[in-house]
Amino acid sequence: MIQKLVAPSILSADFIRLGDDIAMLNRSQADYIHCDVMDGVFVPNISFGLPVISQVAAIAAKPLDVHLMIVNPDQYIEAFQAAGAAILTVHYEACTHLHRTIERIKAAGMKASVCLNPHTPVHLLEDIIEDLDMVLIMSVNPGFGGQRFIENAYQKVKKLKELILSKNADCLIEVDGGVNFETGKELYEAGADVLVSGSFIFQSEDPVATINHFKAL
Ligand SMILES: O=C(CO)[C@H](O)[C@H](O)COP(=O)(O)O
Repeated sequence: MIQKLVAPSILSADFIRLGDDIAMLNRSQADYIHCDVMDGVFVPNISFGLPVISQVAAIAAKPLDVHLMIVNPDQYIEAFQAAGAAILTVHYEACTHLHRTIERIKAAGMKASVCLNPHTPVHLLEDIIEDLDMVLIMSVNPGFGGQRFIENAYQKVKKLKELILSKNADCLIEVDGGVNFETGKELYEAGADVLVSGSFIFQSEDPVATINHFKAL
């Protein structure tokens, strides 16, 4: 069943008025608030970290969907739970012992999710898919908002959907990067459950209407 969930990325929010933007997301039909944590090592950009996440959590009426673009994510699992993350995504490429990392995220009380960079094939998740609550397919190279959508994401979503169905796994598919109404519609049709969108939502004239329209694609 297609769920058509939407997770606006606050990477494109107005950080001077972040509280107003969170209030706007609370009023909208957004399902999650997507928080991109970047360390300047795993990706060539630095965004925000634990203090911002905990302040956002204090006023957010939606679950925080935290995407860690950092090396050594294991070091911070419990800290992100304490800060208010409901879903924690780690990168496949950043985890040496992925199974252990996933178990620790769940033991800390969060939903566990793994992200694949554009070059990382879906089949690498074959032996762990049943343990995952969500897989995040990157449709841009991570690090920056406002980049152009990489078309191979459609095929990856379809392959991932097949893998999930073949294992009867209870796992959502999320896609992040260059998502607008056009790419979003095609992604939902390919099998995506959750769309992350940053610049398209926050640069639109009416972000609440834009978010709500995703649900009607
Ligand atoms: O993870 C990210 C970048 O690494 C962002 O969430 C993503 O790129 C969304 O931004 P946009 O919708 O503007 O492409």
